[in-house]
Amino acid sequence: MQNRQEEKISQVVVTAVQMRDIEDRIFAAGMPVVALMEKVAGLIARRIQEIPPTPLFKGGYILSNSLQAEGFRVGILVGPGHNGGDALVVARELHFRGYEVWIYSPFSKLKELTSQHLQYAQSLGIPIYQTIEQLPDSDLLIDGLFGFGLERNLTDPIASAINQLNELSVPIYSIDLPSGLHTDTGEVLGTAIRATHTFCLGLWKLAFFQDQALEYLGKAELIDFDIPLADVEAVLKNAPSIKRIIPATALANLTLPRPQVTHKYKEGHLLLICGSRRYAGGAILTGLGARASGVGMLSIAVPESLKSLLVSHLPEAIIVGCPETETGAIAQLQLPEKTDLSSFNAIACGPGLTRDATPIVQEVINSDRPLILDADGLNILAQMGAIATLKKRLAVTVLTPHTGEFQRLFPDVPNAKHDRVQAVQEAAAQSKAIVLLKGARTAIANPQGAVWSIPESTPALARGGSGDVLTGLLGGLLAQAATKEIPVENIVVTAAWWHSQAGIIAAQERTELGVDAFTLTQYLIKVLSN
Ligand SMILES: NC(=O)C1=CN([C@@H]2O[C@H](COP(=O)(O)OP(=O)(O)OC[C@H]3O[C@@H](n4cnc5c(N)ncnc54)[C@H](O)[C@@H]3O)[C@@H](O)[C@H]2O)[C@@H](O)CC1
Ligand SMILES: [K+]
Repeated sequence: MQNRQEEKISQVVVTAVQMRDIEDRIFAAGMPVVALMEKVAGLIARRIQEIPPTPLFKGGYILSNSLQAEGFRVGILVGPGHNGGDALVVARELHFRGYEVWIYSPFSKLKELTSQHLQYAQSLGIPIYQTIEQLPDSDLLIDGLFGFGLERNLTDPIASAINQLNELSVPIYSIDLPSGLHTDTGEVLGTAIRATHTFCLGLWKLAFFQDQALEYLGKAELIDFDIPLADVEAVLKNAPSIKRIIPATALANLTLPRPQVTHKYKEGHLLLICGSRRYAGGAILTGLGARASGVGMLSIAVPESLKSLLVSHLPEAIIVGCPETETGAIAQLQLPEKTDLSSFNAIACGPGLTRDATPIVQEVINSDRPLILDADGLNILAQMGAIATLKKRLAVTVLTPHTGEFQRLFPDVPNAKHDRVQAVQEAAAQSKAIVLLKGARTAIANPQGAVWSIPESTPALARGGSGDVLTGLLGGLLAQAATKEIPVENIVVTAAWWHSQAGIIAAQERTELGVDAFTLTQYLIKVLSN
């Protein structure tokens, strides 16, 4: 069970500079550097002893039992800074717990504290090697080469040593972050350790939310070492916040429980505009995503020829058949009598439209309704010039691009591949929209510069139609929230988290190959009822 301080700490995301500033405040307040290293590395050593045996480990070792630690070989990789110091404290602790420890220390110049720990390890008789060729076999490697102090590209001989270590079929546990990764962008600086598991120390570093870092991080875990919240707040107070979403935050934005006395229009009316003769299924999936949101009323505008198909899949929805172009796209919106766009609490527009549906996208952009644009809605917006068009909008806009759509929308925003977090932040600031950039770690930004990251997902969701489900779900939540004064960015975060969780649960039950978009819609409610 997390206490409140731990829960708050687990949502904070920092850059290397911010981490250094927070650390400096702790030291300035009187915490000795050496004591902090001892505390942090002690926690890591204990976690390593708790690691349950896995098929990766040598036959049947139970690492939590010190008697059976005997004969278990742990190689400790030591760099020149305090990351190396942490690793040496771990080496010492494991040595005393009965593990067969050796040290790889290739640097001749070490920070003083690190050097002292190395000297003590040597006095204990722990073997120390300087070159990669000398290293004995091991069952586990602990990577303490570089932490957040790495600033420049790695070069030989350490770069080729890392490459060779990656080739060994031995699990690697990285301290703080895999050596070689940039702490903020997650970029590989020359080369990097491919960790099986990473113990992120104290606060989550930005790299953990960058797609390009994921294959190096392995399973990521925060080692909380009781950083005072006051120090975190003091350093972050003037910076735009970057938050890691935890279930409690996501769930708090759902309007549950519903009031006892309510009615369908009080629970939001969503208008979905989607589908074409060519992409009929996208409209169904979007509708099913909206259904799972619990929205009070759902209207779906589709080309006339899709109407009966939609009715058969979504009998509860009002299906609005619209005149269509020769190519089977919606030509114009034809709402029922006495209905206009102001009848809806939110509009979601885009899945399956094709690029022939430009007039309808223009019409909803001109409306004063909260609007979600996705898929072809985004491609059409890109053709119009996203930033100039969106700036004129009178109501909130949410954009949900994947990387390709993002680049078409924001060709002048640099670094979409290099630094997704910064890219989404800039796009939101420039367009005044809330931007959700899809990826293995979906990032959401508001125009004020705040960013939220969804820390868990599954590659099972990398399938056609997954995004349509998200658009429907988000639309339904947004329509419900419109009557309840929940900030729109909170709703976007909740929808993205919910969608990922449904994918995760579905993949656990059905494997990563078993989560087609229709199946995904069937798992959405399970996230809440589990
Ligand atoms: N943040 C905290 O509060 C704590 C941090 N600790 C540890 O301290 C680490 C940060 O320590 P440091 O600031 O000493 O930095 P690192 O240990 O990450 O490494 C920096 C060292 O590497 C050298 N270096 C940088 N780039 C290089 C390159 N390309 N090739 C060769 N050498 C290079 C630097 O000159 C410096 O000596 C954290 O990652 C963590 O492991 C813990 O000991 C305790 C608490
Ligand atoms: K490391």
